[in-house]
Amino acid sequence: MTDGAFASPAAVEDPDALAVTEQAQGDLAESLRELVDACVRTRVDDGTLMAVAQEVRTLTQRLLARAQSDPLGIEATSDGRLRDHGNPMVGMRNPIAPPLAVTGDADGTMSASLCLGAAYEGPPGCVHGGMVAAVLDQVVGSAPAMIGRPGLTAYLNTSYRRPTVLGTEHVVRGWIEEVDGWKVRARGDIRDPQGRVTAEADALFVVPRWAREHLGTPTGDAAGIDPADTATQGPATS
Ligand SMILES: CCCCCCCC(=O)SCCNC(=O)CCNC(=O)[C@H](O)C(C)(C)COP(=O)(O)OP(=O)(O)OC[C@H]1O[C@@H](n2cnc3c(N)ncnc32)[C@H](O)[C@@H]1OP(=O)(O)O
Repeated sequence: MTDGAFASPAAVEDPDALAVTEQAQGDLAESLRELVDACVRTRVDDGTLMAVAQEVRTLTQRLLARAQSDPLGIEATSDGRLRDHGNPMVGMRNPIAPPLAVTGDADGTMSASLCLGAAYEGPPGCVHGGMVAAVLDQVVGSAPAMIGRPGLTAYLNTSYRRPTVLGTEHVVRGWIEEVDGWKVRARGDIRDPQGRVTAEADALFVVPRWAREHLGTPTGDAAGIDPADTATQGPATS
């Protein structure tokens, strides 16, 4: 099982110290997820709401005492992989990320479990449709990444078959349908505990022209591609 993250081209300087920092970053994000959930569901009195809002602003200032102005992008992590910790679906540092833990099977099928709370409500008791599409985008998109073709979503056609219920464990899957050079068509679905499809997606991921020359030699998990398998071989950069 792997999450398909590419290996970092440069060695991580002090992985042990970085692991401690990551633990603290992850813990902060997790505590904020709990705060967001509490913010949505609380029924405390107005005075308490105002007092807590003031306390939260104070905490925000503490964090901004030292902060970068740019978004996070992709960073090397303590395990020597490249990860996007700010990603709103999988980002360990992002409190609005569920976060999804996407893993790949030997056959290339990517999967993640999904159980969302009140902060993601669309129709009463159900996950917002935009969130459903975003989850599918991420999990289905990780299948091309797994074979060294981390493309951007050119299209994502989502069909909503039945409500995706809040507070219920679902399974999200993504797999490749067809590889055409730098274009990968992939599909995926979300299933409820009874195995019923709640939503499914058909998507195209395209490695942008500007990125192709950097992906000529995939590293990390992507290096597991069989060079003889022409279906997963990118064409010459054009
Ligand atoms: C682990 C990682 C998981 C990641 C999952 C999440 C991914 C995301 O959410 S990405 C964010 C959302 N997507 C975007 O912002 C993408 C915006 N669009 C773009 O950047 C570009 O249009 C992009 C990259 C799709 C293609 O641009 P570019 O690299 O210049 O190539 P371009 O020449 O236009 O197209 C390349 C090929 O794709 C085809 N193509 C492009 N768009 C489409 C489309 N919408 N439908 C069908 N085919 C398309 C073209 O026809 C062309 O085909 P061919 O090579 O056979 O002639």
